[in-house]
Amino acid sequence: MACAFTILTQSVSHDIALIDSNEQKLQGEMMDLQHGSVFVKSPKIQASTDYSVTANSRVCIVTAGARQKEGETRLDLVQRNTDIFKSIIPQLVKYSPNTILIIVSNPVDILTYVAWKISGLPRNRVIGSGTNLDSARFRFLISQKLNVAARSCHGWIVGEHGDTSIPVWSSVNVAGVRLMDLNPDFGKDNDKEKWASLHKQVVDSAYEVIKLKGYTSWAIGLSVSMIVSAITKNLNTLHALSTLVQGLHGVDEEVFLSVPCVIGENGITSIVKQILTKEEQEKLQKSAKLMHGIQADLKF
Ligand SMILES: NC(=O)C1=CN([C@@H]2O[C@H](COP(=O)(O)OP(=O)(O)OC[C@H]3O[C@@H](n4cnc5c(N)ncnc54)[C@H](O)[C@@H]3O)[C@@H](O)[C@H]2O)C=CC1
Ligand SMILES: CC(=O)C(=O)O
Repeated sequence: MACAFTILTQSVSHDIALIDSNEQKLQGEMMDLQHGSVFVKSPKIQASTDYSVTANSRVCIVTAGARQKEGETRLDLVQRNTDIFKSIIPQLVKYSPNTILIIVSNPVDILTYVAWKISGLPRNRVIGSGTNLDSARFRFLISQKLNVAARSCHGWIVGEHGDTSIPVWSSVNVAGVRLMDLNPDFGKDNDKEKWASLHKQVVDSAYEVIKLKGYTSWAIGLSVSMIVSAITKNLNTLHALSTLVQGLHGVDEEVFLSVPCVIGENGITSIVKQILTKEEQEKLQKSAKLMHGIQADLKF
């Protein structure tokens, strides 16, 4: 609902269709959104448990499924949500064969792989929301430390959306000034300025918000709306998105992880190969092995 609300209020699309297996909740959410129609530009808001309502969608956003309870990791959800994807993905593709799928449900990297396999769509049209959110959280935390707006603080988190995500310390800059050039210990354990704790806070973010309010919503809604806008407006902007990374940075496995991707009307059209340190590459390869091991046990 946070994705839908943001997409409507930011005028990214005025035509949305909601699907859920819980018919009562779905009707309630649809009516609540429709009642706000005079405050947004001529929206068309439909909802149904029947997937025909989604026919010819340019983008399908998948957020269905179980969410973490306090103390659960994203990876704990994998088989439950894979089972749900087995019924959802074929229906979406049946009614919108030219669509671009954006996967948000967790664990997002593995479920993007599952959606890619089940859908039969080309890799450029199956995209995980990935670490676009982690990177946004990182930039917010940098902004708090420097007292500079988050949009003017640049930095990338790549890899798994989750516990093994990787901050690319060399990419952190303000106005092109790399913080690493000012502080040789930047991001390291012995750093007196303790920048590494920001990455720990990013990893802990979802756990903390879930502990406080039960789920996370607004930031992922904003993140997804930006991704959709890049597609519908053919922006060719760069975002940290989950995509097939086999062959990149020494990753051998057929897995999805986040790297900087150029995204427009055809989905992901290219990947920017960052200059990663040996240690960062090894962390990415380790995440890939973790994803691959879990995928091997999945039934779908
Ligand atoms: N990638 C990311 O950054 C984020 C991912 N998430 C993930 O998104 C997922 C949803 O989270 P919430 O919206 O908080 O959960 P929620 O419980 O509010 O919503 C999930 C919805 O999925 C529906 N659903 C379940 N099975 C279905 C099926 N077979 N067909 C259609 N609908 C079905 C449920 O009825 C429910 O309305 C979780 O896996 C969560 O971990 C949430 C926030 C951020
Ligand atoms: C729930 C989740 O994946 C997040 O907010 O990061």
